Amino acid sequence: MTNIAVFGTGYLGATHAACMAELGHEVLGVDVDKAKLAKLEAGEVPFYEPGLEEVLRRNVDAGRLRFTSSYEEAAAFADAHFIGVGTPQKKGEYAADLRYVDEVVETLAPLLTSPAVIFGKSTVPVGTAARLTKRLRVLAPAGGLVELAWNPEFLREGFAVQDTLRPDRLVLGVDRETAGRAENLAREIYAQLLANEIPFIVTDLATAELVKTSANAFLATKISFINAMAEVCEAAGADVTMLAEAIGHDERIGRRFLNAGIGFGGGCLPKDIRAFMARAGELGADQALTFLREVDAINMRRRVRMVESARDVLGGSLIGARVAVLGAAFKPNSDDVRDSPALNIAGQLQLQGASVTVYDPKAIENSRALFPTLNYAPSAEHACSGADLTLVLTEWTEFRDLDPDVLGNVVRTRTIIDGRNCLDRERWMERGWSFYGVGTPGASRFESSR
Ligand SMILES: NC(=O)c1ccc[n+]([C@@H]2O[C@H](COP(=O)([O-])OP(=O)(O)OC[C@H]3O[C@@H](n4cnc5c(N)ncnc54)[C@H](O)[C@@H]3O)[C@@H](O)[C@H]2O)c1
Ligand SMILES: O=c1ccn([C@@H]2O[C@H](COP(=O)(O)OP(=O)(O)O[C@H]3O[C@H](CO)[C@@H](O)[C@H](O)[C@H]3O)[C@@H](O)[C@H]2O)c(=O)[nH]1
Repeated sequence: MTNIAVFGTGYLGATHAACMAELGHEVLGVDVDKAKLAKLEAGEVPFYEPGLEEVLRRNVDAGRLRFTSSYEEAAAFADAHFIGVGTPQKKGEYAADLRYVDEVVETLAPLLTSPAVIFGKSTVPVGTAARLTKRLRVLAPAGGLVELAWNPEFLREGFAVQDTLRPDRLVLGVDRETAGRAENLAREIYAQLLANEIPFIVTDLATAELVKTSANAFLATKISFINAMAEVCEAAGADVTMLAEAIGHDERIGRRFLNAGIGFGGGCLPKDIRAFMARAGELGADQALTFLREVDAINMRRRVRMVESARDVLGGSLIGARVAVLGAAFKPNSDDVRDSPALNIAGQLQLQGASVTVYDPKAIENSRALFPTLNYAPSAEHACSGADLTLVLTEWTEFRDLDPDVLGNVVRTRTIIDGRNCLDRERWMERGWSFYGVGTPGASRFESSR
């Protein structure tokens, strides 16, 4: 078993730390946020991630998982150091802000006096690992005995534990000159996963970094593709859901990630495609990724379009209208509201004069911190009380299961836009609701009445 330190205990780091302890390793989670550390030490996950609390608590109780803010303690303790800090978009630019990753290396390296491997997990622009390797050579007292490898993470929020313990693949980028120790240590750490025949791809540093950013670029492209089809379906009076179903049967295309709606958000896809474009530009390969500008533009257009649709359904003006927004998280089974399309739409509706009340099963607290001026309700029914229009913007199961009659009794007008095409249209229409989906004939009928 290996002594592991994980730097950054957010969505990625806390999950990785808990899951590595679950595999039997001794793990130390390191963060600069003392409030977060206090919660984790008490076995509490500071965000909502199904199944994580159980794993965390079990391993904290077993003494295999501890937390600290001390880099000295981490340097003395671990043989493998995972970097899982944030790489957000820089303010006013497309590029990734690498200050936190740099901070970890600059603080940790001078403390490494014996052999160690640093595994980068954060999503970084290609070339970052090579640059950090040079810094390590300068900063680490153990010199060449400290190796840097890149081990990108592909977990999805909402499925973080299962994706970490049963990933589709493991990818490891190693420095060609020193290759060997990092790969062997990774094989030890992930031995139980590899025993389950999880594909393990060992490559150079640059390719490993690019595997991550290109995977996210592909996923973003797939979503924008279907949203572009939704636009065409709306114009043509066709049904994008049927279209996705039908093209998805072709195994080369596949049905997954073809859900049209209000587009992608979160702490990954939007900022990662922008950072990818910025980096390609620095490398002189910007032309290769100009299509990602369109992917981004289609995506952002979904949000504007939803606000326009709401305005049109309400007869041309949002001023004074009461709008219930069901869903604030960027996706279901998460409390993450980073770049959430739902919350962004709620904010725009309010700016245009609507009185907006938001309900989300898990993300109210985070939403309030970001958009304090919106109204928040403790249930879907409360949010819809007196509403002229109801919007479903995150496809929580709870919303799929809503009773159209129960909600119909509290709203002022039975009008609903399903921004994620997640509700049973017939069921709602039978109960007297005017129902609009995305990229569906209903939406086109509504479009033509504009
Ligand atoms: N969230 C995901 O699902 C996911 C999946 C795959 C990859 N990633 C990538 O992983 C990275 C982290 O993402 P996240 O969503 O977990 O971010 P996050 O904001 O939830 O967590 C980052 C954590 O790092 C801590 N931190 C900042 N500076 C530090 C320092 N110097 N030392 C120690 N800790 C420090 C912060 O306090 C915070 O707790 C990003 O590069 C992201 O793109 C995220
Ligand atoms: O058909 C779809 C699928 C997703 N989405 C939206 O796309 C966004 C991202 O969804 P998802 O990819 O499931 O969530 P993340 O947790 O952000 O995971 C992505 O970003 C992570 C961070 O890089 C990667 O590790 C994952 O592999 C990658 O899926 C969300 O707003 C979804 O609502 C759609 O609109 N339509």
